[in-house]
Amino acid sequence: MHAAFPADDLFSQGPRILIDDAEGGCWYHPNFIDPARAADWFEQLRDAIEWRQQSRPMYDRVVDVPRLTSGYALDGAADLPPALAQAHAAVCALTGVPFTHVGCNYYRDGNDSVAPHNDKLATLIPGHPIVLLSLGDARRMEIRAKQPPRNVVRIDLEAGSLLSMSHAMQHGYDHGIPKSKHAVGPRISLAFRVRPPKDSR
Ligand SMILES: O=C(O)CCC(=O)C(=O)O
Ligand SMILES: [Fe+2]
Repeated sequence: MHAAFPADDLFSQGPRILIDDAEGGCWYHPNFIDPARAADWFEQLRDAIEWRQQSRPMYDRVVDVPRLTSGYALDGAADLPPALAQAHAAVCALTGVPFTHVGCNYYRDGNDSVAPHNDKLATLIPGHPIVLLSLGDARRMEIRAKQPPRNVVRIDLEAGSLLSMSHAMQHGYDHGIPKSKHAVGPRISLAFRVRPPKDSR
């Protein structure tokens, strides 16, 4: 199944296409979750998820990843925090995509970030999108073409929004969330993916 583009609901607040391609490209859907529920999910997930501090080798040092992370298989086996199960159901219902895994990111403040990257192709099934649900304070994502002139799309990922990126896009574009120069509160993102079975945890 290809990346689904949600039916246009006739309101200007509906999905907006940012990048077009043969697999649904990249679209942004603000207000997918209403503000009260988004705030409730943020608080539940901040407290219920076992956030981990990962570290990575960088040159001759080992450095902390500049955000907290976690992840869950969505195969029905894990005891998911209720808000995560509800978010999974809502995102699958809108997109029709059978997501098997959710990666969770916790950006504690404006110093937390994710460096420009494309999602690892070996851990994704081709044809399915990656869908990001944002909660908490908005952060700006930069999506940049890998080829010159390296055009960039900037989009503020607001609480309750969805951003969908096609699998195909991972070849041609990087995405990242730079540090914020302005004071900003915490943000949680849920990254829904369809992974090959051996990688689904
Ligand atoms: O926090 C986000 O919205 C982006 C996270 C991301 O790119 C990732 O987890 O691969
Ligand atoms: Fe990513």
